[in-house]
Amino acid sequence: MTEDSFFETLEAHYTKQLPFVVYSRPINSKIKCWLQNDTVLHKTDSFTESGFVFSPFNLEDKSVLFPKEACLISEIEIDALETDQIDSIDIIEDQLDKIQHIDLVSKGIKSIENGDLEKVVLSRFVSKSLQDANPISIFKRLFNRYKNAMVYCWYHPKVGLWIGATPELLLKVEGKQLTTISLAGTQSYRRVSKPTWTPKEIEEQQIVTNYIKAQIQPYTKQINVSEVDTIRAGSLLHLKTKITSLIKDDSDLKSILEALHPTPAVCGFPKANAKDFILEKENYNRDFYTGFLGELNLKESTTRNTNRRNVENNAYAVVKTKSNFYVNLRCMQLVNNTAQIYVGGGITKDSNPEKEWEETVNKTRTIGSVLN
Ligand SMILES: C=C(O[C@@H]1C=C(C(=O)O)C=C[C@H]1O)C(=O)O
Repeated sequence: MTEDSFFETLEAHYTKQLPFVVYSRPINSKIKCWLQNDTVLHKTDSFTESGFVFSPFNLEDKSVLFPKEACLISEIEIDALETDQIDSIDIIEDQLDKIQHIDLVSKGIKSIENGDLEKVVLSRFVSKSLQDANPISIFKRLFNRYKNAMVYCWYHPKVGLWIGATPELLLKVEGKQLTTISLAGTQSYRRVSKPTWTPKEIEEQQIVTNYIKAQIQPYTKQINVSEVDTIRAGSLLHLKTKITSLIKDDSDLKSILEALHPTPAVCGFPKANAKDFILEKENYNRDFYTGFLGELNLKESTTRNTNRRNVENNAYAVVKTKSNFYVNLRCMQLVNNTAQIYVGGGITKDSNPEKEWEETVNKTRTIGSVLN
């Protein structure tokens, strides 16, 4: 399939207001598209089906599923897409938003000082009216700009339209192999080879790593934790640790998802207290922001040869069930011609409310830089 026919089919599908997702996973040049052939709103809370999942922050609300059998799936491989040049303008921050966010962060710090919490991730949204509100054009610009991210555009007429470029893997399952990452701590990218991190950032990321290890422990064995590394996500840097393990035979995906999500990277620690604080104090509904999205239980077969000299007799196919979910960050919802951009940051006892505000401003640039 050519780039033109791939995107023409997608545009035609969107014009008919039918559900779709178009996405590219990190570090590859493949773009996949799922077109659901009717407007039925399928939901799941068992995570046993095969399809594409779009899950909210609050898993008490069900996840939206594009079932594999209801979709036409196509794929192209390409390094860069043709896009129109745009003059992206900086998002002008509202002073009232600033006062409110600083107040929210201050309340979070107080709760931590009182001993109710160790970490809480607090967020807000910014509205920006757009001149060019074509979601597929925005997706193309994001794809060209963010190679280390899961870049996506997701639409269902009964739910809405979401676009994002997230650097954060929630989990990947290949057969019995589970991979997850702990991502937290943020600073601007300044072209230095060895950036330094403050104790506040090191601590907030360590909270995430410890949590992930403890949460997957009952369901997996042989847990491996990498060294802490710095990764770049557009104009930002984060601390990252990779965690791998093997899923026990009697464990299922739903239990692992519920154990992990929402991690302290997007919610806080302890989880229940942090979630209550967010639902009560943030003053808006996160909806799908800090939820997760991705491929659910896709069967992939690879052919292996046990003996190179006798290929025909020894070739056998290994079928593996694969899932991969990304945390819905650096994202926005498109409502009519307005982008609602969602941004947040982790608060610990050492947080400075003014700096936390600036961190959210910096995070709006990931999406903001491809809007006009
Ligand atoms: C909550 C967000 O990002 C999360 C919070 C981070 C932090 O507090 O430093 C870093 C990466 C993400 O885990 C967001 O981008 O909105």
